[in-house]
Amino acid sequence: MPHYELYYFDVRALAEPIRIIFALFDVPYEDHRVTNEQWDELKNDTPYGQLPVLKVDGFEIGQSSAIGRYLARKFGIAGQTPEEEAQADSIVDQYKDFIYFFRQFTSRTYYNEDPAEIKIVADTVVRPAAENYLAILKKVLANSKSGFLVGDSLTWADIVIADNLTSLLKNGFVDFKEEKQLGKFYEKIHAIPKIQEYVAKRKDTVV
Ligand SMILES: N[C@@H](CCC(=O)N[C@@H](CS)C(=O)NCC(=O)O)C(=O)O
Repeated sequence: MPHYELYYFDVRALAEPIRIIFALFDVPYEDHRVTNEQWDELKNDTPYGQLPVLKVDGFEIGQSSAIGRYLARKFGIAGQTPEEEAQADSIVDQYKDFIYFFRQFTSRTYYNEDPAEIKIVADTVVRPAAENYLAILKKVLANSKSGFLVGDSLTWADIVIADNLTSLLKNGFVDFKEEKQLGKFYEKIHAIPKIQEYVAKRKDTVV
């Protein structure tokens, strides 16, 4: 088994799908939660000056989607065919488009910026983007016979989307009483025993 080391800040955000994949397949790894002080030292030694970074026996990978896709391929949840892989990738790309907007809220929250300004960003930037993004997810789920986003089994896209729904839920950008289909999907992914076990024990954060 390779030696895996994950470097990220002490939040779920971009690294959590990677942590969930490791939990799902019982893969041991070192979960380095980098402090802001440590980051000043580390930044220039990372491939792209950002986190997350995954080290695999010394081999380094930057970019959260590349890491997720790499592990998904290794552990068999990238998609059953090249077409399913492309579908899973495209859903993750759609999520990346959305978090461009969501992060304008989360980064201000992380750095404790003015609550009035955070509210303006939430209402004028995140809510319209979330409406568009959630409509896309609902359309994908409406076309799914299995309840998974792609094909008839779990892919890494389900993990990425379900974990981001946790963040949307915690920050009031989705309400499963209104969005029943999304709630059903969320429950389905979180009912997978290894994921349920991990989520019950993990260090929880608002994003
Ligand atoms: N596209 C990159 C974005 C990575 C990113 O924005 N990382 C942020 C934390 S969420 C970071 O490293 N910020 C510190 C910095 O830029 O100095 C990915 O998906 O991994």
